[in-house]
Amino acid sequence: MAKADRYSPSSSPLYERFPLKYTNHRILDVVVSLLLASLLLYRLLHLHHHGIAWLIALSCESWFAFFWLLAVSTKWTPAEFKTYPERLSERVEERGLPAVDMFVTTADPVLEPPIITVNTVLSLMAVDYPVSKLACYVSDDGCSPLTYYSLVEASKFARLWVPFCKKYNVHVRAPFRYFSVAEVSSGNGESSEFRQECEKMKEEYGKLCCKIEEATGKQPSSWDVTYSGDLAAFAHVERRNHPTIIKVIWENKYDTWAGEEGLPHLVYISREKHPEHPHHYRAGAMNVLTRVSGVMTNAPLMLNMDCDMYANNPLIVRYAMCVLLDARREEGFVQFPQSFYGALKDDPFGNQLVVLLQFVGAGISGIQGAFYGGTGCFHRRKVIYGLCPVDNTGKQDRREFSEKELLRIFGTSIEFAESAGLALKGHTNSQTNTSRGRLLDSVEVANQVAGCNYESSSNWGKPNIGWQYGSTTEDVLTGLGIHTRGWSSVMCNPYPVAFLGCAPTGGPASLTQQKRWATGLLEILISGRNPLISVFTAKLQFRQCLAYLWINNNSNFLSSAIPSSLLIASSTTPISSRSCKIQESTS
Ligand SMILES: O=c1ccn([C@@H]2O[C@H](COP(=O)(O)OP(=O)(O)O[C@H]3O[C@H](CO)[C@@H](O)[C@H](O)[C@H]3O)[C@@H](O)[C@H]2O)c(=O)[nH]1
Repeated sequence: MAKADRYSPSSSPLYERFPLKYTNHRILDVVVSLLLASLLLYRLLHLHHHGIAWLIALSCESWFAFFWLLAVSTKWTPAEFKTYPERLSERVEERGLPAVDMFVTTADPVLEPPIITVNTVLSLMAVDYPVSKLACYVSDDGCSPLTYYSLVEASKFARLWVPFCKKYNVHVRAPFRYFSVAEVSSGNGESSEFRQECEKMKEEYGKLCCKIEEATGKQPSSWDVTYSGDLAAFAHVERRNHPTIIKVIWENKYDTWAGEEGLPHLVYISREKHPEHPHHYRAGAMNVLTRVSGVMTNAPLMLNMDCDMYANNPLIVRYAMCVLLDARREEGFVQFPQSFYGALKDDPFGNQLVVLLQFVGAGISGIQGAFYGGTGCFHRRKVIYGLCPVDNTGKQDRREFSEKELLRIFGTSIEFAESAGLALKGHTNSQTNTSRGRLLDSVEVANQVAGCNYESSSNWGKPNIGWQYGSTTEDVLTGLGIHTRGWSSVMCNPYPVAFLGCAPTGGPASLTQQKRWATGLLEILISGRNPLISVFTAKLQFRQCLAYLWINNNSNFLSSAIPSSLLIASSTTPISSRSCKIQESTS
C-alpha cells in the first residue's frame, strides 16, 4: 500500500468500535426498573394511610430509583474498541510517526518512594516507539534532591536497560516487576547470551536500588553528589517555598533520524512554589509540564502518568496511535484503563475498579467516550489548548490567533505563545529533537513558564485551557471540559494491560481516597461546570451527562458505604497507603 494514502479512511481501519450485546443484563435491568416503578407507585397510592414514615421511605426509594436509572442509561449501549497496531506500518513510516511528550508526576519522596518513580520512568523510556519522538518530563512537587538524584542514577541505568529490553523484546519494562518473577523471559526465546546479559542487568538494577536506598537513609550532604555540585539548586530549599528547578538529565542529541538508537530526553522539573500562590495540586503540576514541554519539545501528543503506574505493555504508544492517527474521526483523547498489581483477595474495598472498568467503562464507550482517568491517557496538545472539534459542516473553530490573543490566553512568554500557536494550527514538531542542544537552550524560558506567577494573568486552569482548577478530581473536570466542547474519546484496552499501578490496600486508605474523589466530584456538581448545564449550553451529550451524574453519585455512595461496611466487618485492616496522603502532604 502506498504510504501516501496513509490516512485514507477507505483502507483497513487502525481501530474499530464493536457494540457489545449484554442481552441478559438488559433484561435484568428492565425487570428491576419495572419492579422499582411498581414499588414507587404502590408507595404513592398508599401514602395517605401511612404518613411521614412512608414519605421518608418514598423519598429514599425515589433517590435510589433515580440512581438506578442513571446506571442503566450509562450501561445501556456498551461498546469496545479494538486497535490494530500491526497495521500502523502500512499507513505511516516510522519517521512519520508523531512525537509524544510523556509526563510523570510525583509529589512526596516518602509516600511515593523514588524507586517507584524511577521504575515508571524506565518503563516509559523503554517503550517500543522511535526514541527521537519521545521525551519524558518528571514533575516533582516534593522538590526532593533524592528524587532528582534517583532519576540521574536511573538515566545511567537506562543506557543499559533500554537497549537490553529492545534487543530481547522484553515484555515487562519496569525492572522491579521484571525481576520480581523467578524465571525472567525474553520475547525472542531463551539463549545463553540472554541469560548472561539478564544476570548483568539484574546486578546493575540491584546496584541502582542500593544507591537509592543508601541515599534515602542519609542526609544529601553525605551523598556521592553534594549540594555544591549537581545538587546546588536544592540547597536550602523549602518544599513549599522555592524557585523553579529544571534539569535536563538526558538529552538525545541525534541531529537526524536515529530510529531506535539512544534514549528519549529526560527532564526534571520542580515548579516554583510560594505560600501566597495556590499551586492547584496535580492540575497545577500538569499545566507546568504542558508549558515546559511546549517550549522544549512541543510534541502534538501528551501522555500523562501517576508516578506509581508503569507501562506494562511496551506497545502502548502504538496502540494509542491507532486511534489518534485514524482519519475517520478525530478523537479528543485515548484513555487506557487503570489496572493494579498486588490486589487483595476478592478485592474487598473495590480498589480494582472492576465494575467501573468492565461495565460502566464499556457503557460510556458506547456514548461519547471514556472519562479521563488522570493517568494512562494520551491527549492532543491542541485539545488541551482549548480547540474544538470539526463540526457537522466540516469546519473546525478558528486555529489562527493573533500574538496578542495568544499572550492573553497563555501568559506572557512570547516563546510559549509561538509554540501554542503552532500547536493550535497542528504544526508541532514531528520529532522532539529537531536541533542539537535545543533543550538546554530553552531552560531559561522553561523556568519562566514554570514560575508560580506565570498563570496570574492568563487563562490556565480556567474553562477550556489546560488542566482545570476547582476540583480535587482535576481529571474528571478536565475530561468533562473536553467532552463539553464536543470531543469524543476512546477507551483502549489492549492485552497485556497497558499500565499497572498500586492501589491502597487498606480500608481506611481506600476510604480517604474515595472521600477525596467524592469531594472532587461534588465540587464539580455544585460549580458552574455541572454537566447538566453543559447539555443545554454546550455539546455534552445527554446520556454522557447522565454518566457523569452516575459517577458522582456512585462515588458519594461508596464514600459513605465503606465506613458502614467496615463497622459491620469490624475491620482491623491497618492503614497502608501512600496515595491517600499525598494531597494532604502537599497542601
Ligand atoms: O500536589 C500534588 C498532588 C499529587 N500529585 C501527583 O498526582 C498523582 C495522583 O495523586 P494521588 O494522590 O496518588 O491520587 P490518586 O487518588 O491515587 O489518583 C487518582 O485520582 C487523582 C484525582 O482524581 C488523579 O489525578 C490521578 O491521576 C488518579 O490516578 C500522583 O502521581 C501524585 O504524585 C502531584 O503531582 N502534586
